[in-house]
Order: sequence, then C-alpha cells, then structure tokens
Amino acid sequence: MSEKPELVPGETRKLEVLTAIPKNEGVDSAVAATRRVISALLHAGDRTSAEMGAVAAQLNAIADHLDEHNGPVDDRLVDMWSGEGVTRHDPITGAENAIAPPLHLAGREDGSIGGVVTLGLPYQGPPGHVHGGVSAMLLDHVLGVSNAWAGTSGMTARLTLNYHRPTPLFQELEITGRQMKVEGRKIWTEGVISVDGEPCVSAEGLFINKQVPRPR
Ligand SMILES: CCCCCCCCCCCC(=O)SCCNC(=O)CCNC(=O)[C@H](O)C(C)(C)COP(=O)(O)OP(=O)(O)OC[C@H]1O[C@@H](n2cnc3c(N)ncnc32)[C@H](O)[C@@H]1OP(=O)(O)O
Repeated sequence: MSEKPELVPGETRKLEVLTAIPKNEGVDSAVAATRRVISALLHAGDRTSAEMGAVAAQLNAIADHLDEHNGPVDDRLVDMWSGEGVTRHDPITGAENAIAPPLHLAGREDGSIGGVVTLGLPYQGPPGHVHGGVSAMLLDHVLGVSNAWAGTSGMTARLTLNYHRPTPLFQELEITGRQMKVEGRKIWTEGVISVDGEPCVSAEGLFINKQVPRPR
C-alpha cells in the first residue's frame, strides 16, 4: 500500500480508484465463482432438493487440488504485501478474497471517498437486513482507506458506531468516508452507510499513526 503525500493548500486530486479491479481470469475469477457458491449454499439450506453429499465431495476435491499446489503461508504473506498501491486480499474490497462483498471505492476531489455495494444473504443479521458487525467491518475499512486517500494513515484505536435504522439486504448501499482532523499521531475520521440518501449506520474513528511492518 502506498501512502499519498499530504495535500498542500489549494491542491486537489482527481477521482481515483482505490480498490483492486477484479480480473475475469486467474484467482479473481475462481473467487467470484466461490462467492456464488457461498451465496447459493446459504440460499439452499437443508430443505433443498440438491444432493449435498455430492456437492460437499466436489468442493472438497477443489480444496484438495488447491492445497496440493499451495506453497507455505509465510511466502504467500510476503507475496500479498510485496506490491504498492491497493490491496487485493482484504476482506472488504479484495478481489482475491471470497468473503469480501466486494466493495469498490474511489477517492474524490473534495477529499472524501465513496463506493456502492449490495449485500446478500451471507451478510444477514436481523431478518432481511445487514449484520451490525458487517457494517462495522465495512466502515472500519472505509475510514482506513479515507486516511490513505488523505495522506496520513494509522491503526484503528477506537471505532464508535451509531445504528440509525436497519440496513437492508439486496439494495444498493452507498458508503462514504472522510478524514476530519490530524493532530500529532491522532487521526479522526468519519463515515456513513446510506440507502436512498438516508443514513443507516455512521462511524467515528480515532486512528493512531503507526504501521505494522510488512512481512519479508
Ligand atoms: C489505498 C488503499 C489503502 C488500503 C488501506 C487499508 C485500510 C485498512 C484499515 C483497517 C484498519 C484496521 O483494521 S487496523 C487493525 C485494528 N486495530 C488494531 O489492531 C490496533 C491495536 N492497537 C494498537 O496497536 C495500539 O493500541 C495503537 C497503535 C492504537 C496505539 O498504540 P501506541 O502506538 O503505543 O500509542 P499510545 O502511546 O498508546 O497512544 C497514543 C495516543 O493515542 C491515545 N490512544 C490510544 N488508544 C486510544 C483509544 N483506544 N482511545 C482513545 N485514545 C487512545 C493515547 O492516549 C495517546 O494519547 P496522548 O497521550 O498522546 O494524548
């Protein structure tokens, strides 16, 4: 992940994609297929007429095949962190991560960032609505990327969530974030998840300017 230099007064940035663009080949295409499987399994449940024993055998065969060709996890960690720019593996935006919805984010000239995402059954909490922990995960990440976009990043020290109304599944959610203030090592950042312009969840984060070293 590259850090952007601080904006000087009067400087603006063009809109910029801040998340990995999924490819229709390689691991990205397999991950996209896996997301379909996760969703379809949850949709199926135990009342399905599908033969789940056969499904489990097929999926285990795929996992065995991948395990046979995978190297040590330490090497993979180095590989994950070797590039500059956006991450491809995180659980919110990662094109290589099947648990990521995935959310796509872009930086805006006014210093904020934003993106849209529609969440399905794997992210359900209350009936037909998004799990509160999932909203917190999305907002933590969006606040973190907002800091990267603003040029001063840190680790989450405190995240305060306000849940204003239930967040619906199967509807387009807009998620925005903005760095508000930096004082010494302390960074204050805010974000919101909205539907049809109405806020569902808002977040205030305190981040501390500290970086965990990359694996080498
Ligand atoms: C483009 C793509 C990019 C891609 C960008 C990808 C973005 C990913 C974003 C994900 C963000 C995460 O999930 S990060 C992972 C989740 N977070 C963590 O695991 C953090 C775990 N906690 C820690 O490591 C530590 O506690 C830190 C780093 C937060 C702080 O430790 P430290 O560095 O030793 O600092 P410390 O001296 O304790 O505190 C410094 C000052 O902050 C205050 N402070 C510290 N913690 C708190 C707190 N919880 N609430 C209030 N105040 C606090 C202290 O009182 C002190 O104030 P004063 O005395 O100076 O006034």
